[in-house]
Amino acid sequence: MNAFEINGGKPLKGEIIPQGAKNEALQVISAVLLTEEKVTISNIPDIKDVNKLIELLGDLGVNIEHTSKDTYTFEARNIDLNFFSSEQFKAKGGSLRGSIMIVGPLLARFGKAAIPKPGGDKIGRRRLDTHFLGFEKLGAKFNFNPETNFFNVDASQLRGTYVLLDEASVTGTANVIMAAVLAKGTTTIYNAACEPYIQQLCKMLNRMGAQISGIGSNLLTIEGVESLGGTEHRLLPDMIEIGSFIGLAAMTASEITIKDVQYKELGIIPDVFRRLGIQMELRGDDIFIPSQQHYEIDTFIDGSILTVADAPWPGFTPDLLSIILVVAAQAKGNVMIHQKMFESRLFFVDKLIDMGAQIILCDPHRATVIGLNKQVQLKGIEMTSPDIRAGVALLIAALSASGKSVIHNIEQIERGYQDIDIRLRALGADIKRINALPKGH
Ligand SMILES: CC(=O)N[C@H]1[C@@H](OP(=O)(O)OP(=O)(O)OC[C@H]2O[C@@H](n3ccc(=O)[nH]c3=O)[C@H](O)[C@@H]2O)O[C@H](CO)[C@@H](O)[C@@H]1O
Ligand SMILES: C=C(OP(=O)(O)O)C(=O)O
Repeated sequence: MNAFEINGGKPLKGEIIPQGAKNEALQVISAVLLTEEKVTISNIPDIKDVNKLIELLGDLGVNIEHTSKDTYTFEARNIDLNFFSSEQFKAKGGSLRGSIMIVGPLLARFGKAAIPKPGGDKIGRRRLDTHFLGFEKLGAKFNFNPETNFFNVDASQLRGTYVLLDEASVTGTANVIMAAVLAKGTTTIYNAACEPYIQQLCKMLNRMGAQISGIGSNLLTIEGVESLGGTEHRLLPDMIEIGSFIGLAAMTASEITIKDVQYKELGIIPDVFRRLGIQMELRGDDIFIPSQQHYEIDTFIDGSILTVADAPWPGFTPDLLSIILVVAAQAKGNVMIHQKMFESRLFFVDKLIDMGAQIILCDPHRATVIGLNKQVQLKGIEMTSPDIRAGVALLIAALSASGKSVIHNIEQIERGYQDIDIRLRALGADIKRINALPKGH
């Protein structure tokens, strides 16, 4: 079992280039199933979840060429629909959350699709109602077989209609969009999620010949077309990685430049870090974070304690709340972290408390952080990463802590962060990969 061993407490320095966005990659790679023509996608991160999806498309019959380090060409000319009933599909399709997004395109193009209940982080209930209720409104029938754990969907002809989504689900919106682009007539999707991932997907689909308007809003209008063609697409830098690096710089008092961030696409993210007192400067399209010994959490204008809560875009993404929480542990001041979307994403605070952080977990959704203002250094411990973002938050804590930490279950981290140990070492971090089992195994 791979683990990271970290000797913390050293400031880092240098430049880091964010990888392409994981969650956008999962959407646009699924969208290649909508056409038999070639689609070339660049800036694809070399991470577990994305590689698994690419492998799955290969198994389905998509012709895939890896043309350069971060670029792939996909040609979904011959799709093997029998693959759905194989044991291999059950194992692979269920191993990541993103695989759910092959359903919309397959349904649109071939009139049927199946998917095992998908994986992803264990961070609470993660329902899929939005996806299937959306397909149903477009005229599909679906059933879930609890024995096989498979969802099956079919439709002889999808028909455009008014779809009021059950909730602004990111992957759910992507799936319904991909089903609607080839439906007959006009689809209006209201309560659509509008994260940059979705905006990028819509722009790519329009370049393929789709007719989607309202991009960036929660009301999308889609005029169905007969077929889509090929295109080229480049992924945005991963905004969650960018936020993670801002947090890393502040917590370890490091001077870090994050390169080519596409600042306009980061929405409210930089401002939320600024409210924790973190200084940053936009230099061209790079974010420069100076080494800061201290940073002070803002209050609300009326002087009351700040709350940082997640919300669908353009609100603050839930995927950065674990990072905000860990960074607040060494700020001056207090903050309430409110994780509204996921039920089990804050439990990792136990590990931060063991390291010396002052945090009260009020309930599964809320934690109050009493910043230490770097008067006390966290101390390194042995811990296990419960999910991808908690894993990186613990990694940041370990890099700031005195002494040695060991983080187990780094597969969770590696499903979303490319070569993270190598890239952190380039900034001067003392981190190495070791083979070790968690205590008690
Ligand atoms: C592969 C991928 O792209 N994963 C992302 C995607 O997951 P995913 O698309 O699975 O997440 P959803 O947007 O469906 O929702 C996440 C959770 O939030 C709840 N919910 C959602 C919308 C809403 O308005 N209110 C609400 O409470 C849902 O019930 C669910 O429990 O979006 C999440 C929310 O940004 C991110 O954490 C995941 O990293
Ligand atoms: C929760 C996440 O991913 P997934 O939806 O793939 O589990 C995430 O990227 O933070």
